[in-house]
Amino acid sequence: MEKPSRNVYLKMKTLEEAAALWMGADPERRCAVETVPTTHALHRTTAGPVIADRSVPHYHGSAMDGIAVRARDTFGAGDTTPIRLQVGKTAFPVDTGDPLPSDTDAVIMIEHVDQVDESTMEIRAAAFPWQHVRKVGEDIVAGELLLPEHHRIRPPDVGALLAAGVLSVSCYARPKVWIQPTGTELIPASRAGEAAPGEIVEFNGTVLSGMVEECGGVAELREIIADDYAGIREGLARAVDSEADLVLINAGSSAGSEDFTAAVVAELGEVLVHGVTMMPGKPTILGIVRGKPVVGVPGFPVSAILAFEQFVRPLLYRLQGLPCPSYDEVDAEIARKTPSKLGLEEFVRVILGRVQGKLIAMPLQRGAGVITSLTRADGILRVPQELEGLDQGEIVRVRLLRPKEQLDHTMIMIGSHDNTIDVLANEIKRRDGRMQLSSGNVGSLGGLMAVRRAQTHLAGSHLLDPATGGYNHSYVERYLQGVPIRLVTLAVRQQGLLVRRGNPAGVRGVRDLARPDVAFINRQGGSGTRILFDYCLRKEELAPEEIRGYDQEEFTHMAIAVTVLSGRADAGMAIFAAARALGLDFIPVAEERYDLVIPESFWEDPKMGLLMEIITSGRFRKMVSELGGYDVSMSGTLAGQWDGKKWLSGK
Ligand SMILES: Nc1nc2c(c(=O)[nH]1)N[C@H]1C(S)=C(S)[C@@H](COP(=O)(O)OP(=O)(O)OC[C@H]3O[C@@H](n4cnc5c(N)ncnc54)[C@H](O)[C@@H]3O)O[C@H]1N2
Ligand code: MOO
Repeated sequence: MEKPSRNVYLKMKTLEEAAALWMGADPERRCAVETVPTTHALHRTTAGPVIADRSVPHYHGSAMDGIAVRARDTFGAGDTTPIRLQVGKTAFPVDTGDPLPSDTDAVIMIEHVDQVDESTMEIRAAAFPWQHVRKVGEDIVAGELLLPEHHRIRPPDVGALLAAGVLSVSCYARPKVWIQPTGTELIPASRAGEAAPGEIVEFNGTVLSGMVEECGGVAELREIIADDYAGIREGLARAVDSEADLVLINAGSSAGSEDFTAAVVAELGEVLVHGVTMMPGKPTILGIVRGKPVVGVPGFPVSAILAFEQFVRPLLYRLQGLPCPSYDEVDAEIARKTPSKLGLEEFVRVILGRVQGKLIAMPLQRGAGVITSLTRADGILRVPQELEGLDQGEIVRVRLLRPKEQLDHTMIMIGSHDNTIDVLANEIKRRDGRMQLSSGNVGSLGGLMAVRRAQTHLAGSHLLDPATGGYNHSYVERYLQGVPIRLVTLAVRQQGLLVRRGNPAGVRGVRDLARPDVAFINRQGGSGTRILFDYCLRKEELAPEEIRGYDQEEFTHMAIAVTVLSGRADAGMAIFAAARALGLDFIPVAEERYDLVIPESFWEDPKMGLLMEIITSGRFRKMVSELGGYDVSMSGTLAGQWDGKKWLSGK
């Protein structure tokens, strides 16, 4: 077959259709059966019924320390009619587990026996037949069913098998999964530290291997193959001819000029599905090649993981004869309007927490390449394909990515992101392993709105009032009428001018930006940094027109740093961390106060107590100082207490 040109997935299937085709292709598909020593059978699945070889116990044994007797020799014993027994004739000392001497049928506990002399025992109660005796077969009778077919073996099961003399078990082999990363741009994870521009570290393979192991399979992660039709075809042929039960080809699944997976599967076998109306995960390929299931897993990491969960996980369980375990779910209120594409079922990663009795789901970044949208998420919700999105406040079903108990120990903090939040999150976890700070970046104003709607435990805000030069107070007055809160300063952070190392343009401050030989790069209108910069200009009595590049905008601190590093601008305003990340020089020009906005209702919560303990600790201050670009002398101080109408303190 000719090297195909671009391939287009013409007939997308819904998740249900795709799953039905995929799982319906061979409902009886199982791994090979192998004999496993019982001592190594934990978590394996039985391939047939397991029958006891021996009875347990296989002899009558004492269940107590005491004396073995014939019950009938003890009949009539009572408080006023004690009976004496002779050691070696009518009484035989036994310990728990000892076989009963022949012709005895009961045991009397040592506590209920009086030793009269060396050879005489006295009892004051009769023993009934088989009292304190573990009889033959009491637990297991030889020939009985110990474990049914398709049973996943747990630790007590291993105990029962060994006790019953079953030394090996017929189990399904663990599914072997061949994982084939493809992509000319990929470099092996072992070289992760050296990736040059255009090179991507291969990590999906390791992620997928971990997921295979979690489902009871054995992953074989292969070396990267370049985007080359013949190479991928050869790789797939080797994979399906190997012992693998299932083949995953990562990337090359979509419509790019070098996306060959679907064409190769079609040439060597049959494509059941190419394109599923899910997002991320849309270009997923499901096929059968030489009798083996093959999945073309999309290249973007979140797409790869979701495609695995939908199609690989159920098959791995089936191969072991097991039902696919369902995920835990909860109902939560979605904190933000969440638009979604009609015709695609979207998987939105969210953080979750209980705020004033309601479970709140706050959507995180949605890009399929954003792996941290999964590492930071507490759950995933699905926007059905027939909807154009979800409205803020709707109740939605969310699949949990953490244990349910965690929800009560999660603090939600949304608003403007700042690096000190990372320090805070780390300290919280260190101090109390059950606790967690889940943070979402929606900007300062977004944080205030979430406080107003009782959708967050606290918010982080650094809103400058250009009229006064003060921080946050006037915004609280404007947006939090009727909502009592406290403002606690987390840190004061420096904003400054980023210039190339050595400051070749000789910029010493905002004044110098008016020099005709200096090119500036600005932040977008509405951003906190832009408001601050305009404020600085006014203080210097400079007009925007005097700044060359004032109308050139970037959207993040890092984008400003990149623009300066590349030489497209000589200076831009951003935080110190952005300068440090790219090795730029930093000229401090202004300080902004970053406050926590804490609803009064949360102030008395023990979680808040822990938070305050951390913020006021020397350790926290030291760690934040070491980040560079922060002043921590105000950390933990009350910047204001607002009762919903007026300031009780702090203004
Ligand atoms: N014109 C169109 N382009 C794309 C479409 C489309 O419909 N039309 N779909 C997009 C969607 S949705 C997805 S998802 C991706 C799927 O891409 P591929 O499966 O073809 O994968 P690549 O393009 O080769 O890689 C995507 C991305 O992922 C990185 N990658 C790949 N393998 C790995 C790995 N093993 N470890 C880490 N990262 C990996 C790769 O470098 C790329 O950055 O296509 C869209 N395009
Ligand atoms: O469907 Mo793709 O998998 O969104 O990124």
